[in-house]
Amino acid sequence: MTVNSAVHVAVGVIRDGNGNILLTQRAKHAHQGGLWEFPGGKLEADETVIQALRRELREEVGITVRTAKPLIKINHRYPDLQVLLDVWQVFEFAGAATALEGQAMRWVAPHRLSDYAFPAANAPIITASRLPDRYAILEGRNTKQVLANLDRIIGNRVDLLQLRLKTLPAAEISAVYAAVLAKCRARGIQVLLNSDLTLSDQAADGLHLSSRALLACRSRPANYPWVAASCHNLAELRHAEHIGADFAVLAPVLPTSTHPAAQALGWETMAGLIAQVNLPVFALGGLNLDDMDRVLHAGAQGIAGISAFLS
Ligand SMILES: Nc1nc2c([nH]c(=O)n2[C@H]2C[C@H](O)[C@@H](COP(=O)(O)OP(=O)(O)OP(=O)(O)O)O2)c(=O)[nH]1
Ligand SMILES: [Mg+2]
Repeated sequence: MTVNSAVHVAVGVIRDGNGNILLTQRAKHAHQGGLWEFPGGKLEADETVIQALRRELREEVGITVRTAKPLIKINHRYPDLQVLLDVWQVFEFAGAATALEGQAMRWVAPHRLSDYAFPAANAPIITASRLPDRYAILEGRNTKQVLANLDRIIGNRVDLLQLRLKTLPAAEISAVYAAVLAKCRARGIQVLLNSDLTLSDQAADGLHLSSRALLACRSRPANYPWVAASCHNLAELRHAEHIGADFAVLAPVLPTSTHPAAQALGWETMAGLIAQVNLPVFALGGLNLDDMDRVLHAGAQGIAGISAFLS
């Protein structure tokens, strides 16, 4: 079966006011029966994805979609069926969710999603639904600047960041790390450590692999809640997917002053690359928060950046 014959499915990751996500259980005799799913269903002829999403969510759980944004697209081949899951996050809706087809239904906290059995295609959707749309890279030329940058990042409501510190003098790194971690822990911000950082303490929330470190990995580094990777091309994205990284950062999307020699991918190439992997991918390079909608519609998880979160 070719990709062109994939069944196109509109899927909704629906959030309530507390950030819980709506799950329903597939009918016993349906394809992938008995497993839990995000509500949704197949596009009908001449329907757009968003039209199908609205119709399916009305039919299955009785809600009217008000605001929805693309989250991730998954191409998955089951032994008996190839699917393209077109997943949207629904942030606002009217009506109270009701199981209109007699299916079991639950609101579940994102960190409890792994307690449920889903179809095999769903693993990256679950990861994407647990990730924010902003991933800050923390840098600075001295301790004072790193901590000032952290304050600005916090002001931009970021809750996931990578500590890179490539430009910080080595002697200042461990003290800065301790200060950043304390501040982030107090605010529920998760911190990933860049693989080039040498620190004796590794108490952070994850590891961010440079593209060189990524290519040296044969499997996912063990014992990290999050594993992320820097990528610049399809081979690196595929390798990140292959080792089971949770997400990738693809760069540079637009020209940047920090990397003037690097050839920018541009919007179309970026979208084309992201479409070829089942992995949440943040777009990095020359972007700012005003670009968010365009970034999401290009298939990305959101924006990664150094300066994007400093204004
Ligand atoms: N809705 C939904 N479908 C999923 C998920 N994961 C996954 O692999 N699928 C697959 C299972 C099915 O093969 C296909 C979705 O079809 P569906 O059974 O929901 O379609 P539908 O609502 O239009 O149902 P029907 O009219 O065919 O009864 O996508 C998921 O999280 N949600
Ligand atoms: Mg359905």
